[in-house]
Amino acid sequence: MKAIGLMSGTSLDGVDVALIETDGETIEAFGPGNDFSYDTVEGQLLREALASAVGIANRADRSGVLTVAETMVTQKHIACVKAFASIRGLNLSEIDVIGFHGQTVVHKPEKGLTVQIGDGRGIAESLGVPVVYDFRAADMEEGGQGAPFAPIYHRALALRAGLALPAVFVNIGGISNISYIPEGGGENIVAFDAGPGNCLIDDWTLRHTGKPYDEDAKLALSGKVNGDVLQKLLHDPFLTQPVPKSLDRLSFKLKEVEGLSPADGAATLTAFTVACIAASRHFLPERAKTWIICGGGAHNPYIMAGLQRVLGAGDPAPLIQTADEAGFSTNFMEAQAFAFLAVRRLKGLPASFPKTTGASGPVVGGIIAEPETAKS
Ligand SMILES: Nc1ncnc2c1ncn2[C@@H]1O[C@H](COP(=O)(O)OP(=O)(O)OP(=O)(O)O)[C@@H](O)[C@H]1O
Ligand SMILES: CC(=O)N[C@H]1[C@@H]2OC[C@@H](O2)[C@@H](O)[C@@H]1O[C@H](C)C(=O)O
Repeated sequence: MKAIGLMSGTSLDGVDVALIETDGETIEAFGPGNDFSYDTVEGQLLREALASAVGIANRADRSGVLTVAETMVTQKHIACVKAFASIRGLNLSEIDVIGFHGQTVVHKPEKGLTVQIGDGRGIAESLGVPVVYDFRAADMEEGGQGAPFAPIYHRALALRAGLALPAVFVNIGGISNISYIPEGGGENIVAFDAGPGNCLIDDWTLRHTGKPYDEDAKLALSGKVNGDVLQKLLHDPFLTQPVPKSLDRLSFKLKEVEGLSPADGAATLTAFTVACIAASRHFLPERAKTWIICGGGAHNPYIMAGLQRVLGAGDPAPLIQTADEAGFSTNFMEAQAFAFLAVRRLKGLPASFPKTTGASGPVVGGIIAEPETAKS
């Protein structure tokens, strides 16, 4: 099947659109990908939506700016798919399904609450293509964390490429998440969120420079890590909590770095991101032979150098590559994952498993919206 995946992640930077061909178990072909940034007004609305969602207890609650933000997210995704089809010369009638993640505005697994805003049914009607959406809720109903969901796709990538196993995929978006693919490539994948990825670095950089992120780690590379502050950050109880586990965009705060210079704060927060990924090794059954790094953090030279240093030790040294270097996609892997998951949903195949989210059994997640009339 030809499937489009749409991801609007915790970095709040934009919508990733990617096409793959898949039967939901193996990947037949990788298609193109494009990213479409949120403009300043849209980005600010999403930040306000996160603030509006902090106190909600019910997933249908659209308090504060949530209704306006949801309409913006829906319209933005429709426009992104149309632009993608136009840029790539695709006719949407060729597309079998769209996997629409939506924008997470609140994620509280301890309360069984996860909310991704965006109208999947409206997108299906507008584009004339079946849409699978609201992937995470069913997993939570089965006692799972509702995240991460990319691991079953990471496994398909590892098997397709014949990676030396065990292999670990690290997605460094707003939050970092880990997928461990065991030797033999069975379904016994171990997965969890590792800690903040870029979210704290982005918040700090925005506050001190007005820019949305620390491009090429220029600010961090001009500063020094404050060891005491880093130790305090590493005492966060999340880091020793057993797996599977998952995070909200607002789980970690800048409190510990307040008072540092902009450069030292950026260096310390970037070192913290690296240290959280390094600490995640304690939860893995065996030492990995391969590490694949994806998501925007793979473009951060400070993070990549740190990961090479801490993960690359030992004899034989593991192979540490960005997803692009491994022949995958650093920027579009998560959007591809939701295309893959949409096809799995159509086929009744599970998206999450007891060891990836803590659900009581494999869970088939996502709601299918069929358009009333297919458009050409
Ligand atoms: N050249 C670069 N230098 C430093 N950081 C970068 C660079 N390019 C991207 N990033 C970081 O990557 C982030 C975007 O990452 P990505 O698109 O993977 O996030 P996301 O999909 O929103 O997150 P998630 O996987 O948590 O849902 C940016 O906010 C920025 O912090
Ligand atoms: C609730 C939610 O949106 N979680 C995201 C977030 O962003 C990264 C990390 O936290 C991961 O758990 C998840 O996204 C990826 C794509 C996933 O589900 O695999």
